[in-house]
Amino acid sequence: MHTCTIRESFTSLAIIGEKEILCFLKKNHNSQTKVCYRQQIERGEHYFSNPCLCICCLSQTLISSISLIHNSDLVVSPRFAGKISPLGEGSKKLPQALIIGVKKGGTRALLEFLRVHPDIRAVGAEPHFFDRNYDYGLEWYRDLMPKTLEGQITMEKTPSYFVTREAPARISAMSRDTKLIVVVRDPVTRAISDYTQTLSKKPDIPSFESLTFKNRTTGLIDTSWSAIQIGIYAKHLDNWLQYFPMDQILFVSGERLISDPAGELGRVQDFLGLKRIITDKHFYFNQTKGFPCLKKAEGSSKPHCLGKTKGRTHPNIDPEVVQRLRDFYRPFNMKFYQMTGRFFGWDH
Ligand SMILES: Nc1ncnc2c1ncn2[C@@H]1O[C@H](COP(=O)(O)OS(=O)(=O)O)[C@@H](OP(=O)(O)O)[C@H]1O
Repeated sequence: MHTCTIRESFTSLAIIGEKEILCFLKKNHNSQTKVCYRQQIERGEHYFSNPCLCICCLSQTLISSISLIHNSDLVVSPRFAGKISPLGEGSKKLPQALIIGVKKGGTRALLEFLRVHPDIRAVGAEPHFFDRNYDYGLEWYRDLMPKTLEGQITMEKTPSYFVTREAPARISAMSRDTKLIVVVRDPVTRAISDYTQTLSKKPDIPSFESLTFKNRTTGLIDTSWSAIQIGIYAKHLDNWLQYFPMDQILFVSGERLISDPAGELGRVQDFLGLKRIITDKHFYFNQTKGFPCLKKAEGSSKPHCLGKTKGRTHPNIDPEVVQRLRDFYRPFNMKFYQMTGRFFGWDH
């Protein structure tokens, strides 16, 4: 943390990729000197509540891409995005492939693993363009992208796209050829993972068990609770199939991404039309973390595991409630296996 001078008044939050420096500008600031928060963050993760952007901290050499806004009272400043001229060769292109979901499916792991591939360039943070930031327009969106050379694929991941009604039409309007990737995970564990994340930010929320039911006595599940709603994959997929053919959507198993990352990455590379460069040689299983990690992260020679927010310990949930949820999801899962032609094995 250090002090510096703000030259302009912005109400925004920006994540700078690659070197992973996050700076904010204080809303309604009235002094010329502000504190600048500099922090190493996990790629794309940004749990900051103190809005103070310090533009003078942004050394040009550290800037490669700017993305994102999460906090509802903060908005991306298009003025800011336009001011940054990223270094490097090539030109910024709209993404040709997107990881559209699902929340807590393993989307960060997939993107971090894919970034190892020399023909993939990806935005670190989640741009939320096709849900929250669509009004900024495609030029704003393109400006968030890293520069790419001929033959390289531009990507981003925003897991909420999968459950956003408007997203398929909007993505199709950008390009009907966009390749879509969905990391899916057992909807019951996904829901618990989702709840665990909310709990880590708001420890006072009701129990998982009480949020699950509209009425615990009748056993009626509250399908309006987003943690439950997101896992009805067949229903969301229907919406995508109105705009995209099935062969333009790849489903990655969140479970296999953990048990056999190289196998799933092989399928993804094939789907993207890339040479299979990411193989089992790139991974090792980190016993402490309990997950596969990269032997070398992109642009580094050091081993890299995902951060503390990935692979959280889940609270124990009443087994009866878990069973009730399994029963609830079973028909939707069956439909989803049928639609995708892949058996994910969640009900076994
Ligand atoms: N290699 C590796 N390392 C760490 N974590 C891994 C990995 N592969 C998959 N996962 C699982 O990813 C889950 C988080 O999913 P997402 O990254 O999609 O979450 S988010 O929607 O972006 O918040 C996260 O969920 P939780 O275990 O509930 O924290 C992990 O189980």
